[in-house]
Formats: sequence, C-alpha cells, structure tokens
Amino acid sequence: MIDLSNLNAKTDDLNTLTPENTALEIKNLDLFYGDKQALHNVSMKIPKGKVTAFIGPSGCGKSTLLRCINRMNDLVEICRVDGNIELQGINIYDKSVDVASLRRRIGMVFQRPNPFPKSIYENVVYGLRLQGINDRRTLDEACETSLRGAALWNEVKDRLHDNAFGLSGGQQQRLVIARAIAIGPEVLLLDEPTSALDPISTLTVEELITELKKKFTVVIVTHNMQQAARVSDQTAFMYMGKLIEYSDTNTLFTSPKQKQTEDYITGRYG
Ligand SMILES: Nc1ncnc2c1ncn2[C@@H]1O[C@H](COP(=O)(O)OP(=O)(O)OP(=O)(O)O)[C@@H](O)[C@H]1O
Repeated sequence: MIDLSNLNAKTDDLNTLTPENTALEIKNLDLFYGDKQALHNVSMKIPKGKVTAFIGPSGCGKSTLLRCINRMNDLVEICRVDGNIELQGINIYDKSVDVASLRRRIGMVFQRPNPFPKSIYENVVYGLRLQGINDRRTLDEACETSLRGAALWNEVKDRLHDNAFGLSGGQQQRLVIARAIAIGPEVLLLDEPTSALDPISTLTVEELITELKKKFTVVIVTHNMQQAARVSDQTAFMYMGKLIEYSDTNTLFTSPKQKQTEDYITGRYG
C-alpha cells in the first residue's frame, strides 16, 4: 500500500495554469530512436515552483521525456524530436537556442552521484568558473549558499578542500545538487536521484527536494511510487511512451481516472 498520509495539498488546476505560473509547456512531443517511437504526442504544462513527478513502468519513456527538457537527447545520434517544449514561451528546440545557456537554465542530476575528481569547493563552483567567475569572495559566497541550499553545508564546512570522493553516496548526491544550483537554474531535472542511495540518505534528499521547490521548479523521474507520493505536487503517469494521466498527486493516487493508472498504482503491473 502506498502511504498517502504525507500527500501535498492539491495544486492549482493544471488545465487553468496561467503563463506566469507555468515553467514549461510540452506540446505534441514525439520522439524517435531511429525507427522506434519512444514518445507519442506528449503534451503537458509543468507548473513553476512545484515538484512534478514522472512515474510508470520500466521503459515507458520517463527518462527520455526528462532528457528532452534540457536537450540531453541531442547527444543521442539516432534520436529525433518533433513538437515543442516552451520555457517561458521560448521553444527550446528552436534553431536559435544556445544549448549551453539552456542547460544553465535547466540543470540536471542523474541516478548515480557524479562529482568531479576535485575538492568539494571546486565541485560547487565549477559552473561559475566555466563562466569566467574567479573572484574569491563571489565564489566563497556561492559555495556556501549552494551547499546550504543543498542541505550539506553543516556536514562539510570544515573540509571544503577535501576531495569530493571522500563523501558518502548521499552526501555526493547533495553535492551534485549544490553544483547544479550554484549557477542559478530555473528548473532542476532529477533522474531517479535516490535510486543508488540507502534509505536514510534517500529521506534526506527527499526532504531537500521539498525545500528546493521554494526556489526552483523541480521535475523528478522515480520508480518509487511512495517517493512520488511523498515529494511531488503533481504526477504524470506514462505507459509505452504515452502520457496516460497527469494530475495533482493526491488525485492521481487516490482517484485515478484511467484504468491503466489504477492498475499501475495498485501494483498490477510494473
Ligand atoms: N539511447 C537510446 N537508444 C535507443 N533506444 C533508447 C535509448 N534510450 C532509451 N531507449 C528506449 O526508449 C524507451 C524508453 O526508455 P526510457 O529510458 O526513457 O524509459 P524509462 O521509463 O525511463 O525506463 P527506466 O525506468 O527503466 O529507466 C525504451 O524502449 C528504451 O529501450
């Protein structure tokens, strides 16, 4: 049984979201890997300052859809995308869009923590240095703010110049989140961010996600329905590359409209 006791309050109706409250709008998105279609006509609005979860059985296209949002799929040669994703009204697939700046606005954290082989400090300020920022005070401040924002500061403040590989898996994942938020993105994409973590670190990262939405729009892919129920404001259920149902998390888990959603959340497949 999914524990629904912590479900977030109902969010604004997704159908009546205003442009000001919409972080991203996905419009009629199709995606092909070679001849194989992996996403079918996906359309959805992702509200600003909320946590949106993508759930569904393995291979249904959750990570593919997430990777479309910051054009990570550009790296896959056989991948072709039709349709639009609008970030504040701008189609991110437009030829004029600079992908590096897009990825500064839409950060991403992966399943396995991937700190660089550098100190904790240099990991956090990495993106700022790439932008040519080298002023010590600016970097120090950004480092502290980002580590605080990732709920890691108290644990590492006395060893900022130690190698990041000396941190636990859960700390490394929060460090990677600190690195992502240091460059001030608007949206954070989290691709199964806790699947490589132990239960206690998972809980810490889940608590962090709830904090992060105060400053960022968060989109999370998770295999774990309990996790979606705990952290997200709205949930999208996907099946075989299609968006089957998308609503506030409470409604999706307590009164799904589609039989496929109900079958999935009651554990009939997946
Ligand atoms: N780089 C790729 N090249 C070819 N096919 C791919 C590629 N990446 C994903 N696919 C296929 O696209 C479909 C969707 O995969 P995707 O990884 O998005 O699903 P998922 O729901 O995130 O799965 P999981 O929960 O197992 O991670 C699958 O059939 C997968 O095999």
